[in-house]
Amino acid sequence: MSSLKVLSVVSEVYPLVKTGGLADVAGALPAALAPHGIELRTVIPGYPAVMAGLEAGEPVHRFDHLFGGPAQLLAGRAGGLDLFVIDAPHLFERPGGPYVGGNGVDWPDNAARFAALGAVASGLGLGLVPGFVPDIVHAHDWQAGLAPAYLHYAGTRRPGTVMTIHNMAFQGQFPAHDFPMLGLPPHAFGLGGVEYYGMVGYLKAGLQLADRITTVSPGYAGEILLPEGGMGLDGLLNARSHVLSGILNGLDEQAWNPAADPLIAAPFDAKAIKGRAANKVALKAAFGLDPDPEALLFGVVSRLSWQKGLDLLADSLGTLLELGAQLVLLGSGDADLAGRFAGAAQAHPGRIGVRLGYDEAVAHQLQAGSDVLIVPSRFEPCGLTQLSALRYGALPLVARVGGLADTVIDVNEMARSAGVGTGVQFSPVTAPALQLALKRTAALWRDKALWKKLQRNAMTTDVSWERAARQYDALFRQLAGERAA
Ligand SMILES: Nc1ncnc2c1ncn2[C@@H]1O[C@H](COP(=O)(O)OP(=O)(O)O[C@H]2O[C@H](CO)[C@@H](O)[C@H](O)[C@H]2O)[C@@H](O)[C@H]1O
Repeated sequence: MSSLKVLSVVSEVYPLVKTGGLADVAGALPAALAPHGIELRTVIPGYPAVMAGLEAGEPVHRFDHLFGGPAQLLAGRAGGLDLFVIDAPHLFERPGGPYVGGNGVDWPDNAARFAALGAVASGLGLGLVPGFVPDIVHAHDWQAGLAPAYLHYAGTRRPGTVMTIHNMAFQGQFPAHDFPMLGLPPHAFGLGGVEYYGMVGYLKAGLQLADRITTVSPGYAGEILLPEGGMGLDGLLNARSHVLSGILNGLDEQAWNPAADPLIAAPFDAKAIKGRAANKVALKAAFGLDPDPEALLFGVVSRLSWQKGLDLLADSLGTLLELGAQLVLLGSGDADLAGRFAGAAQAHPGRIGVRLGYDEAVAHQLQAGSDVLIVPSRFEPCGLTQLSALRYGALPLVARVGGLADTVIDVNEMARSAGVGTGVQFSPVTAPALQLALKRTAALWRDKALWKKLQRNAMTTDVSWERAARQYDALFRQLAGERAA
């Protein structure tokens, strides 16, 4: 097995900075790919949390002017990862999130901040640091979308480029007057380049100019070729469908291991599911719910956004309560939705418990203690919470879209006779269809022997990174071979 160098270009990485599943995937890929002889390093902006976590960061390059100020590139380790960190205080040293300020509004200079990420990644691709010249530059989401563009227009020998879509809803579009700042040749501002409906499109640029495009499930790779799923980019994606593929995400099985999870009340595994019960008791107590162990406990761990379809659940709480069930929700995001759930918890104490905010420990406790995890997304490139739910024996109840459809086996009649179901799917993604699914799930819950079987199926599903790692390895090597030839 020959070794291959891959530079991962990303705007968040677990455990240093995380706003969503992107960070989980970027954080898991290096270890998943290492057994394949892939040496992966990640280039990331030097936000305060990254700078604070960096161990023995060595300056490896100085920039006199990096999009408005001096900067340096540091090489070092943090959170178990090999990193290149862009130490550019004028762009990244500020309180708030990686994309938005404390007021929830996008940083006004995001065009420059993530152009810097793309430009530095391109520099690394072209040999800026002689000790690590990548064979492949792997760009994640719009924030990294300019990396393939800079490499494409460099007009010199360059590594292969892969653009991975984790979320099409965010495309990184900026006014045309930002184009000159990018330092790309004038002809790059065109249909075949970075231009997108008269603006600069960072994701569009990556999709247009990368050698390969991937997304995080085969199902979603199909859906984005359709007008409803493509969010304006389906034309481009159809034209490039010969280089598009879907590689299903895995789960970080170390961070999510019910047999040895320090964050939950009691350990358990597929052979000793009984141990789960103590987690349900603890979860209900923490959320102030009635202790009745027979009441079916639904759970949600999610960003509160249109994508995640939780308004459909808010519209279905009457059904959930009529079924005698309970709900625990952990979520952060949209204020209206948060208000609806907080109001429901107030109106139905003991039946509905809500925690607003981002809380890693509660996320684990909720996976370990809920009977069912609801994921009613309108679209879902892959989804990670249903993978944790499978591993923790909370049966996923999911919308039949994207990666949710690819990872949960609906307990229909044939799945039941074959003994292979792991959860419940519903379609179309509407409140009435969700309500039917809640009822169907409650009927399954009454059959204790079946439920136990489904839990065992869920918990023994292969949610590891191994399959994905083999597929990324094959893709990277094929592309590297092409570039070399
Ligand atoms: N309030 C909260 N408190 C604590 N933890 C919380 C939380 N809300 C969410 N999380 C955690 O954040 C992650 C969410 O990941 P997902 O993949 O489900 O969705 P996301 O839309 O962020 O990711 C996008 O990128 C990923 C990665 O490719 C795709 O799987 C996905 O479909 C795509 O939309 C999980 O690790 C979850 O536990």
